[in-house]
Amino acid sequence: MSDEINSRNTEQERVNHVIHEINKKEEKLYGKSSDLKESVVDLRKNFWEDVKVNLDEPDDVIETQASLKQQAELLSERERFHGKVGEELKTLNRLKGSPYFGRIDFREDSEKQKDQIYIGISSLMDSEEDDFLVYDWRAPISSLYYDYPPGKAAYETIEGTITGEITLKRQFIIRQGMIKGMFDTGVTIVDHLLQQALGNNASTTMKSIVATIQQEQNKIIRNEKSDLLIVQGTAGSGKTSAALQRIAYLLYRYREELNADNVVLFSPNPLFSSYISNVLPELGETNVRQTTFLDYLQEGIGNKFSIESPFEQMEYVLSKSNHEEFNIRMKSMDYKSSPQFKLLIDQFVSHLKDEDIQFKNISFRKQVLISKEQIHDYFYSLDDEIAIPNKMELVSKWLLQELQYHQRMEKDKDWVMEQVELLDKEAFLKAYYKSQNSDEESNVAEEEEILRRAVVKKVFSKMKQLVEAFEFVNVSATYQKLFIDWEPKESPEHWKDICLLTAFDLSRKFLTWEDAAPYLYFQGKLLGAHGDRAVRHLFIDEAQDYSAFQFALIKDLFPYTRMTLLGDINQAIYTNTTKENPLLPKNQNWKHERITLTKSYRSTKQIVEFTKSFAPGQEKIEPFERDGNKPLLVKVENKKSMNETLIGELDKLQDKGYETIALICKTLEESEEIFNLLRNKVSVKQINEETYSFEKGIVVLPVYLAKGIEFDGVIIPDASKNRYTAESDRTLFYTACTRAMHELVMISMDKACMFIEGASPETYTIE
Ligand SMILES: Nc1ncnc2c1ncn2[C@@H]1O[C@H](COP(=O)(O)OP(=O)(O)OP(=O)(O)O)[C@@H](O)[C@H]1O
Repeated sequence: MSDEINSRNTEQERVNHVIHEINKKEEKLYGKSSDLKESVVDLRKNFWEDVKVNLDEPDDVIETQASLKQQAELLSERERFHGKVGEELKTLNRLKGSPYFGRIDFREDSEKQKDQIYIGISSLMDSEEDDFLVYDWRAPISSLYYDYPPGKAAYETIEGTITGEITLKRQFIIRQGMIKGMFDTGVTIVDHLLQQALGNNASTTMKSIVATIQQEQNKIIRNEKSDLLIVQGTAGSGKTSAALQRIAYLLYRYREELNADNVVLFSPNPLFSSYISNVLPELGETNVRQTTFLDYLQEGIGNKFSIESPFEQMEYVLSKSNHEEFNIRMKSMDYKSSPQFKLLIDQFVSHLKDEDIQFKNISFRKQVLISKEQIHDYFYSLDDEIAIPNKMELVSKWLLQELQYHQRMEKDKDWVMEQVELLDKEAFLKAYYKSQNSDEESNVAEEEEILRRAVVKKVFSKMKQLVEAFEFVNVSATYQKLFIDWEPKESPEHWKDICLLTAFDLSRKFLTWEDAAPYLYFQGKLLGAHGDRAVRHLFIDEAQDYSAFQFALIKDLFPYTRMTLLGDINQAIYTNTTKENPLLPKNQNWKHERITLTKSYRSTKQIVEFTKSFAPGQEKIEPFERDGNKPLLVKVENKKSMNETLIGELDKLQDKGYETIALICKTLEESEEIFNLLRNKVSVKQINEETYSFEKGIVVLPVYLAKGIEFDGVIIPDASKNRYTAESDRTLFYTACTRAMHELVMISMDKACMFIEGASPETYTIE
């Protein structure tokens, strides 16, 4: 028997042994779990029997409460324990089919013997709980596997650096308990597992990459020191993957103090959120709080406005250049994305210390109880030294006292007894019992008095809540003042026109995307910013799409939060985001650590060579060695043959066995056209802003919704010069092309766009 077969047999025996251990553990846990389940069911069933309920005397009530509490605690402890056992069972189940993917033999410098370290998605001890059969990929020692080829190696532990030598590095593909592939890595590393993983068809949800994390990516994943980690990575270099594995790593490393609620991830759109939602559960972790920046702003601003989404803004930029106000809107976008606008707002806020804050009347039953003028006067009578949000606190306190007075005054009015049905049964009972004196007449009077008090209290409590939430401040009208009456010391360029446009939008309760972050910032200056203190780690994916203003706001909102920004400046498709973007090395005002990823894993070498030749920036881009066809440009004469070609190319890609095929358009308008053209001819789905997940098959979508996602085959249905007309379309076209894993087809009528024309002719085929 050859050595190879011999060692494969030995490894298979070990796999069998590990699976046997897993089965044993599972059996034990099942026993425990069903005992616990029974006890939980029993406890629930007999809950009231075991509680001594007696409400006769106040002491009895207290005793009953204590007994209830004790019973509930017991139940929730059992339930928690049952849940924990359930989690352990799930982990064992995950390990069962494929217990590990890697092995290293490591000899510490201070030891004679080498240890065999098997690495999988979770750790597993032997039945005596003495030795690790499998090490979690996040354990300190596992970093050896990702960071070094065989030879001298080191890893960090809490006690310090451990040095030694890796004598063997082995990769496994294990499916249903059987070794399907086994590769030893020599000094020249050929990552067989990675080759295999990347050659597969794309899937509709992202997969974890723990078996094949690359050294550079590992630096991002295990980075513990930086408060601000900036990752500039080329398209398909694994930024999102690294971000998700980093979250899983942090949740493991700091499991005592960090939980999923302390981590927030800003993602580009809801489709992307669902695309990545499987990764953390696949790694045995709970999903963290995922939101888009739009939703985050919306939550802070409330429903006073209809807020434009970044996609609507982009559609506007791409397709409304014939609008009368287009040029001014572009200027407005430009200015409002800059930190200069933040300074202007600060200037305006200083002015508001003296005058111009707008308030709302506090009215009740169509009568003004406290007028906005009274509130205004009270606010401006307060000491100048007090900051505006603190003054608002004082105003709120004063208003609550005033409301208390009005509450008392209202109590005896006629309307009160008409509203008595608002009260619940409990309030009636309370009124009845409390009013039980000796004679009947005074009983009735007292009961009414109690009910009256209860009604006004209830009605006023809503108003009080609004006052506590500073609803007496008219933030939107005050923001409007910035654009209507106020004169800045030095007016920015085109200020008058910007003001007219903004005031018009605000008056129709419409907040443009460029105004959304400034508005929340402004609101914070008036009412106090309530950043989320519970957030310990913030991840911003597609960070190239945030303006300088938006970054500044995020910094203000999360002053003590560690941040990881990931993006690719080549894919900056929104206007005004690149000027001061922290992803650019020249814009580094903040203390940070920067990691650059240059290798592109998603696309074949041929696609990367092509897209690289018109990539907008100067960043280095290296392809991963995976071969495929060169991108194809099909030139057609007219619209009719363009449509026929599109259907023909779709057929060809499907015949090749590709499962996810995207027709990526420049705008939503174009994608609607293409969808209508195809809907009766082929099975196709359209993706829009409201799409939350997608299935295998053919999809048509605008490029900005394809961000972060990938497909087996991509067709650009119209790559003509007339579609991608300007230099500003370069990032859009680059982003669209880099979504392809295996095949890229572009169709053009007349001349192809300048990006294709400018690419080296040997990087693509023309048909
Ligand atoms: N180490 C790895 N092992 C296996 N697959 C990897 C690895 N790194 C990246 N990939 C794969 O490459 C593809 C691109 O990864 P990912 O989406 O994380 O890149 P990205 O940098 O966020 O891309 P983009 O900026 O273009 O959206 C995915 O299919 C991912 O699974």
